[in-house]
Amino acid sequence: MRELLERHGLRPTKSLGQNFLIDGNILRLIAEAGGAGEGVDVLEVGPGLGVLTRELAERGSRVTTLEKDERLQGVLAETLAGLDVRVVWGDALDFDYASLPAGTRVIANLPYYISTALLTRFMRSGRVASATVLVQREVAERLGAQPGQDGYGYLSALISLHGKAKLLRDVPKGSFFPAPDVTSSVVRLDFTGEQPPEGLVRLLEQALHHRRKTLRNNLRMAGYAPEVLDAAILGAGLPADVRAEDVPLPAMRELHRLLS
Ligand SMILES: C[S@@+](CC[C@H](N)C(=O)[O-])C[C@H]1O[C@@H](n2cnc3c(N)ncnc32)[C@H](O)[C@@H]1O
Repeated sequence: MRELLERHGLRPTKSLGQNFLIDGNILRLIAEAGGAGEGVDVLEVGPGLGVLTRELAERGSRVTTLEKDERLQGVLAETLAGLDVRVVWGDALDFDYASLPAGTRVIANLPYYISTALLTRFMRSGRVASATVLVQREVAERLGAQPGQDGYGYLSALISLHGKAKLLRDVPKGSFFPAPDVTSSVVRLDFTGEQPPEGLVRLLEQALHHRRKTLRNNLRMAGYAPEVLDAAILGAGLPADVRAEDVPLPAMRELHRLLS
């Protein structure tokens, strides 16, 4: 990898989250766990030098990969030569995920500074069947958290509405070049493909926006009238001073119904 970087006159850019995977075992584990294989549509975000991309394509997947850093054009032309890979140059936050084939599997070592924004886009596209990704361990813990547990918040609730998360394993800093500041984890998210009602998603965002506040305060700040809100909280069987991150999803659904 160092030789590749040197030959192409490249240096990893920290602000783009460029921590390249140098552990072949982890690379194969992600490809395997993500379901890469013959005829599978795979989306990767951030090919970097193309090592994971190549692993995915060599397993027979049809790979689309999104890369923002155009300095990597030369190196990717070399590492991906002859493989069935479509590289889309640009910001992954601007990509139209609804244009993906239904059942697409995301397999990626995500740029950490936008990992939660990307995960939200994947699940809300309705086109992504699963996402097997490397993220910061702290994000991985939030993905699988249940109400009342540390780390439970809007992202955890959104995952529960769309499917489920499974933490596969931690990955030490030394598996990357350069080593990142934090430990990483491989997580697999499986999505049902069903889209929850928009109003429920908005309610969760409003309710879980400020952590450690009461549900009532958060929803008051979002503009609900106090008397309507108090009646709905009572009607959903919740204590008046319940904290938003302690409320189970069925009660949130009931609250949404009562407020609609
Ligand atoms: C953690 S590195 C992963 C590189 C490679 N897949 C690997 O595992 O070694 C993240 C990659 O995402 C790219 N990237 C960063 N921000 C991006 C963005 N907004 N849109 C698309 N790609 C981005 C970086 O340039 C880098 O190639």
